[in-house]
Amino acid sequence: MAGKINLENFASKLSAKPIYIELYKLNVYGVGDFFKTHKDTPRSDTTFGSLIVVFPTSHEGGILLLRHGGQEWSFDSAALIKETQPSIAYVAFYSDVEHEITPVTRGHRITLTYNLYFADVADDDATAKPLPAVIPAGVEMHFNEKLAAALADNTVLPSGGYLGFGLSHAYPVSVKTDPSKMMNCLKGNDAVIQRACIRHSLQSFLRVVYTAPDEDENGIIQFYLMDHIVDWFGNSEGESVGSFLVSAGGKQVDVTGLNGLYDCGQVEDGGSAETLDVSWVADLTTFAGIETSYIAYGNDARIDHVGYTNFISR
Ligand SMILES: O=C(O)CCC(=O)C(=O)O
Ligand SMILES: [Fe+2]
Repeated sequence: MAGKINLENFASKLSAKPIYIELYKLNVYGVGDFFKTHKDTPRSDTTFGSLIVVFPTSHEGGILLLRHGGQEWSFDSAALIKETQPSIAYVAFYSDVEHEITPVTRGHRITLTYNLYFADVADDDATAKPLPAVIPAGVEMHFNEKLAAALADNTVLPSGGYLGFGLSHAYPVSVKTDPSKMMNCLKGNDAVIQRACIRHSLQSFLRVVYTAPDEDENGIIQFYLMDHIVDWFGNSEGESVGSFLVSAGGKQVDVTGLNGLYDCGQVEDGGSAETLDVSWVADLTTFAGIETSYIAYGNDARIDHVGYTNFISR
């Protein structure tokens, strides 16, 4: 019996975000071959993941183990292929998912790997639809309800303000990356938040949070919110990190999270920098960037965190 899917019945719309895929390589594993733990290298700002297609050659072992955010999944292509022959197995995952292939114990495991890219990130388009979430629709609905309740409650940010969310995923970043374009490439939970904001007509933006020792060198770390990735080569005058960030448009901000190392309340009043008040809903996360030669921040300890903020006006 044929059934029709009515899109309006789904919280998570099956709206296709244009992507393109690029064949990257062929892997052949014999008995004893494995692939040690790694993350795939993003090829550009628009890379968001990898697709692996496993050929229907009989084998055992060669299990793909995937890890992200403290969780682990296994993908046993050998077992899947055995179930219904002849068949191929395939799996796709985000670029910041760590993975490995356990040793093949019988036969040959042959795979094609593809790079996945967003296709529609036009230079002037910061409003393209976010990627559909790979998370249960129930989670998205729950988040939407909570956000709607917070917005309806006038005791939450009574005179408006900023809500901040630490990102759940890492994204490829270089000094040339424009955070407003990264908005088109949000993944998983990050995209859920973005969709909810669009639904509730909340303005949302990505901001980079930099850390800097304060001017008095008394061990206090200060945080600066920037709308762009800072090019440290611009600091030819040798200014302190804090004043360089302020002169580049940075706003001092307080944060929560970061392993509890830095709690709110460290921002001093009356400083020269304008202080922005952000209510962190999801703690700021350490920006576990994907280290590649493409990424300029790899060895710059100051580019630490990317936060996601939404402005609520009352
Ligand atoms: O062969 C596989 O299943 C995965 C290979 C892989 O992780 C890679 O080529 O980066
Ligand atoms: Fe890989």
